[in-house]
Amino acid sequence: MLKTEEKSYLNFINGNWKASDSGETKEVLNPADRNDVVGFIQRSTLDDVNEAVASAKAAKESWRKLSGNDRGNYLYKVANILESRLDDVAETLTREMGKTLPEAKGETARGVAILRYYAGEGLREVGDVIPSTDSKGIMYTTRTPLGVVGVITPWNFPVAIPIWKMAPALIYGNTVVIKPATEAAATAAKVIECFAEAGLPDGVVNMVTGSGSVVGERLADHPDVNGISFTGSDKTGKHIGQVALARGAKYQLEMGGKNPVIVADDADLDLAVKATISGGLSSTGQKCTATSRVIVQSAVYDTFKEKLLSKIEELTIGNGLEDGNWMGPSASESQLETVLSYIEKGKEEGATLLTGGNRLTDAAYKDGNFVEPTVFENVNNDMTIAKEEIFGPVLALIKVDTFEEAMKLANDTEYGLSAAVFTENIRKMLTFIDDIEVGLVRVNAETAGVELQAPFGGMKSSSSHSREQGRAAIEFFTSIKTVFIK
Ligand SMILES: NC(=O)C1=CN([C@@H]2O[C@H](COP(=O)(O)OP(=O)(O)OC[C@H]3O[C@@H](n4cnc5c(N)ncnc54)[C@H](OP(=O)(O)O)[C@@H]3O)[C@@H](O)[C@H]2O)C=CC1
Ligand SMILES: O=C(O)CCC(=O)C(=O)O
Repeated sequence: MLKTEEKSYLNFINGNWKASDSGETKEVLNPADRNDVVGFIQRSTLDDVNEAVASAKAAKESWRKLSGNDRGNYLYKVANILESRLDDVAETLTREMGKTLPEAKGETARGVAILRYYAGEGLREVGDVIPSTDSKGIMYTTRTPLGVVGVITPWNFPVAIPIWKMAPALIYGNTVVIKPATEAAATAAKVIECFAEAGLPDGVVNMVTGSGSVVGERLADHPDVNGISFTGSDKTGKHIGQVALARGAKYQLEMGGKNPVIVADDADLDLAVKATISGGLSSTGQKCTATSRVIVQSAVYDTFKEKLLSKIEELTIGNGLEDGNWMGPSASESQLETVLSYIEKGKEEGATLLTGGNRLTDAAYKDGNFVEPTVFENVNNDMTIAKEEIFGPVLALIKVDTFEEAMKLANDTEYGLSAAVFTENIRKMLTFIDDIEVGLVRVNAETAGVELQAPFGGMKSSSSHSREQGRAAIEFFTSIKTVFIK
């Protein structure tokens, strides 16, 4: 088995690696094997955050004044360093939060690609020339960075999400303080090591680890943090939004999903099954874009169900570092408990359990947070498992007679992140594209898996209605200045 070394990870403040003022660390355990200590991270204090923000504030003017090309060159260097360490970063990722090594390598490669995309952004246009009503006037827009940006990230994509927030923040001229999720802070620290070694000026990138309620909260309410970009739960996101709003800071929230797949009566069922499994169960269902509701027309329901269950039988579960395992553990004991409690709720509320539903406890699994891939049927939209984000490998099958009914149920949710339809019928595709209330509309493709050059974000309670990634990121990380010259 591959094994990365156990180590203590420090905070990164003003160009230096340093221990927290608290003198305390937190042990990070492998969710596939609790006897395996991945490392130790700092339990930081308010003073650590204040110091990091002060260093980001001190660095912001000179960073802003660099050309986009110069900032881009730093990002190219970070990308090259991360690429050269891809295996080590990916192994740490798998060991720390459990996703399989191929998934972790894919995510790290995606991080490299995101860095290169935003490095190139340093040479792209930033504004528009707008005709003035004054024939002697010149009017145009330009953009200015927010200043210091606080980045608060979750554990499910500990390489890609920090990078897809930090890279645009930096290229558009902001300085950054990141607080990664405790469950994945060692991986995040390895990413920050790449920024450190690329030689960015001191204070431009800072990382402080520790609990959300101390470090994250201070970042959200610190008067010198000009913008906050967050991904995580609905509850924490809305709280951070309110804290930022109360002091007039800009904020961007990416939160949960309850993403539906519609399988129409003319769908390619093999494709729909493959995409439902990949979208719903890969990464152990721990994606905000994961498929969780599978709405199937009655004409193809039985065939679809049979094919789905037979493919799920073939899935291999185990330590993601070992070859051949398709699905790893839940990322933490508490996440596993959450998933199991939703499964119990499903049973109590009258859904029929078709497969799975249990924690795995045999020898190979007993020291990890493993749960079986789980499928329910006879689910209706009033049940908790059809309403709340589970963040585990749990699918809810919902049978409907008509496509219209499927559309109605798909939209009957407080979330609006991603949705997929499987159909060969152009009219159904167009109805879906037009009427589905989500930010990511997928036709004959799984709900998860976004492309870095395209806007990413949701409607309703899934986001604060802004978009991340692609060129859309410029909208959050800059303010427009409208210039008139005469
Ligand atoms: N949309 C998505 O991609 C994600 C959704 N989730 C959903 O959230 C559920 C719970 O997961 P959880 O990890 O607790 O998610 P959280 O939203 O609590 O955590 C996300 C980030 O926010 C931080 N945080 C927590 N509380 C605060 C606070 N008061 N102020 C500022 N920052 C804070 C966390 O820190 P720390 O945890 O280190 O203390 C972490 O860095 C999951 O079951 C899933 O449903 C979770 C992760 C990602
Ligand atoms: O589906 C993806 O690739 C991205 C998912 C994501 O952003 C998330 O789970 O937070």
